[in-house]
Amino acid sequence: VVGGEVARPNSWPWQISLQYKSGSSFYHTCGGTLIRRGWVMTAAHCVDRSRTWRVVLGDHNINSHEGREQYMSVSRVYLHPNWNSNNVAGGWDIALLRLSSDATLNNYVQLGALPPSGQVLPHNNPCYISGWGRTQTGGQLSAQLKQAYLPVVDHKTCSSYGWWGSTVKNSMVCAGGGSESGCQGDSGGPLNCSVGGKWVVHGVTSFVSSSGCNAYRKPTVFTRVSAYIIFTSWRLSPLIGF
Ligand SMILES: CC(C)C[C@H](NC(=O)C(F)(F)F)C(=O)N[N@@+](C)(CC(=O)Nc1ccc(C(C)C)cc1)Cc1ccccc1
Repeated sequence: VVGGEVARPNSWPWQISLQYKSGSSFYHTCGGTLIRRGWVMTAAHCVDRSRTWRVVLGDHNINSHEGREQYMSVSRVYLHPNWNSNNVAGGWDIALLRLSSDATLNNYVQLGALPPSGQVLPHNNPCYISGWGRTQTGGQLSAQLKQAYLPVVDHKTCSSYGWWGSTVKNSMVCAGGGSESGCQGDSGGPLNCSVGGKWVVHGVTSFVSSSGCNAYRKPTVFTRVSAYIIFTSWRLSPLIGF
């Protein structure tokens, strides 16, 4: 996250750190959202190569053990069947991770709320991105979870000339576009939007401009979660189609 501030610890209790094993250590590579006790939503581009993954819940400083963390291994990765890693512009940048055991919900670990099927937020709807991604283009990851205020940029604006143009599809949501943005390492994490006084996870962090994370008129682009929700009623799994 470029700009913004360090989040109050565990103030986004559905935010997870997705880490891969290298040697005997694990390294943060992406964010994600806990959507069921046994399920995490993240970006397909985060998990489209086979690695040994783990999900850390209840984290704040990813470089220190604070005692609130839950370390979960991943039993299966479900990439969206239409995801094409050679065509990020096509969208479908969404994946589900089945955890090997259920998370314990508490003050530090909660489920993220998902939007109703098809909901599109208005221009300037208040949202925050959260993540441990780089704090500057080409910079380092943040040790502590950060957040930045990124209001929604509607599709009409985001897909216009000088902005992202036709690269941005209707299955995506743009937010920010000023001096604050997501950056590498925030991928897969939530765009937390205030809707009716509640926080709803409306986006999965997907991409930023290669010319700079907070490039002018290149808002951070998110997979629009409501485009992948088929049923609004909680009884039926909201993310069918995987
Ligand atoms: C792996 C790519 C597909 C997505 C990756 N996403 C992120 O870093 C995210 F923002 F989600 F945290 C990204 O933007 N990677 N970059 C490598 C940029 C990039 O590849 N962006 C991009 C933008 C558009 C497209 C398609 C839609 C045309 C593909 C990639 C980060 C970057 C930014 C500034 C300087 C250096 C590196």
